[in-house]
Amino acid sequence: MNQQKGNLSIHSENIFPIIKKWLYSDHDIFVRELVSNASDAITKLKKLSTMKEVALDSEESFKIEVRLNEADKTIVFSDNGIGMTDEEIKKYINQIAFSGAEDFLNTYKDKSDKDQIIGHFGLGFYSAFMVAEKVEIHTKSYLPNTDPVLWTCDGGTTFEMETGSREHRGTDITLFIGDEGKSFLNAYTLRQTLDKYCSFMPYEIYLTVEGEEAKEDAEPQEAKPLNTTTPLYMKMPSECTDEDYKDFYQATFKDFKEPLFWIHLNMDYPFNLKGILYFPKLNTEFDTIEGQIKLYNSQVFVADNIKEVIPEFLLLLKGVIDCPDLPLNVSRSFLQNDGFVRKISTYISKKVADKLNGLFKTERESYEGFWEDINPFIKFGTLKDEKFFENVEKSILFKTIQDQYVTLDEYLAEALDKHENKVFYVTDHIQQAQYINLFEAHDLNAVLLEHTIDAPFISMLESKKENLSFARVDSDLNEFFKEAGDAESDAEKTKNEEKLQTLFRDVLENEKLEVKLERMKNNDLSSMIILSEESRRMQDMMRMYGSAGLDPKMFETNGTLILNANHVLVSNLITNETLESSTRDMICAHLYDLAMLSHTQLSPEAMTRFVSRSNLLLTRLIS
Ligand SMILES: Nc1ncnc2c1ncn2[C@@H]1O[C@H](COP(=O)(O)OP(=O)(O)OP(=O)(O)O)[C@@H](O)[C@H]1O
Repeated sequence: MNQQKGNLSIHSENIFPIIKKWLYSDHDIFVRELVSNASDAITKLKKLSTMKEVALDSEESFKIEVRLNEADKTIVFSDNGIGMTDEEIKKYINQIAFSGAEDFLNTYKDKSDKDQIIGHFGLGFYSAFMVAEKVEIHTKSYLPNTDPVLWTCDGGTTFEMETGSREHRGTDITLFIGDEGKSFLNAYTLRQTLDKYCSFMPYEIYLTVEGEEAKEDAEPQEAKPLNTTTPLYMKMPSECTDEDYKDFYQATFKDFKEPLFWIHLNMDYPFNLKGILYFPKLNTEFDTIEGQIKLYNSQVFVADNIKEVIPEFLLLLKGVIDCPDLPLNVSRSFLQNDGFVRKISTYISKKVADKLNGLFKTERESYEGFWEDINPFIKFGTLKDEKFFENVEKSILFKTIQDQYVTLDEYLAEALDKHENKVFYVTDHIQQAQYINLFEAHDLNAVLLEHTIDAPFISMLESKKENLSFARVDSDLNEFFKEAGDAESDAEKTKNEEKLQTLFRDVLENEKLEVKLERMKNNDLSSMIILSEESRRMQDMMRMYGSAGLDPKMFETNGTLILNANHVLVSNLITNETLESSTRDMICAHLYDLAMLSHTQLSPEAMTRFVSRSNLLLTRLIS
């Protein structure tokens, strides 16, 4: 066969159903598309006016009206924009996927910037057929001496066009709603949809409910626009007050808790991006963080929480981001591989880090005040995004057992002589109070790491920082807590230790129990458990991720029981030969339970035994 070249042809009978049914996943998109077209029509007219291509009445107010008539089953989208001539309808409407927006930009490319024109593909108009069984266009062009046009299409592939009756410049698109769209005949639903997509559109939008049912409807006639034409993020940061930011936050997210602080993003080059990111107050009641980042394109809502554009950890924040350079019909698989999108994401993450560093450096006190709310978010960010970690590393705080906030460097500097490169931490300040007391009594510091994110966070820090290690307060018996002894007393201690180990193993019926006898400086503490950091982390991991085929018991160890030789109970166990065996056994079991209580949660059986033994001991005291 000879080599041939040609144009692919499309049969409208086949392609039309695809556009109507599958182009957009959400039915409500037609609202966004038709209001965007109306907005484009006004923008174009205004641009022509600035180019002196058309003279406009300076008094004229530009607006978009959405009129609902439930009885007639119609929704009209009406604008006083540029309008269309019959030639333009033939070109832009009858030819599917021929965009008048693109055409306009090409025609005026030297005189007009791309700003604010939303349309792009030349398909949006046809989304009307997702909900309508018939669509009419009543339009009149701004061009003098042109006739109005009435265009009608009942959803098939034919249309009718005739001279229309519209007197004023602009366009009315009337949708005769079919079964598939009947939910939009409800004023509340329609209003919600307009709110969702159009609340920041650049021209005033009014919703009017007409007809019989309107009187009974809860929605009164709209006297004021339902949108804000210049949302705060479009303004220069220097023009906005704290009150403005707070009001915008409350209105946009319906969250009446004040945000902690915010970041106003305002970038023109190399891409255009505007927005405000808010750090919300944590919902302490449920300890959850529910973020919401709304993505806009030229003031038209695109979607919530698009994690391909916004770094995943930032989705914990609340905010709006407007990026006109992103296509409206964002396909997520497209975004995932897009270098431009990655740049946006890097920019946002950098801005957040800059803000945090700025607050840390210049307003440390308030930054410390925010720390409880923002720390899970920052830690999550450092785990998800290496660059973010490098950027904010120096502004990460740790709360100490003395209720102070220190950086890692500050903590390590203070601890340099006592435990170089080692951070002691507490995961539950109530349960581990015993150990905290010990630390405080010996002038040692530890930090509180009580959130679930802290375990992976410290592992990450250890992997990044050579020699740095974290150890829970009960992972080792610090040398500071012990009294020094001479050789003779050490030999005696070892002998007693063996004796006590045998005794405790017998009483507790635990052949593996490790017992150590120590002369501790603190006489009040009788017993405690220590469990090496590695073993505990292994156990925690097994608990968290399940055993994955391994026997969890493999890693189970109860740690080492430390007995304080300087405590009267322990010294009695060693020296008192006349102690009744049942009393002695009870003391052993109790010393063990008391140590366990400060270290972990007792099992229900162990707790039951502990309580009944306590009662028994108290009863003996009385009798
Ligand atoms: N209300 C209107 N007033 C004037 N022209 C309109 C109006 N609605 C549609 N048009 C014309 O019809 C064209 C096609 O509209 P359509 O919504 O299908 O595509 P688009 O807006 O160009 O791109 P997109 O598919 O991204 O929305 C528009 O570009 C515009 O020229």
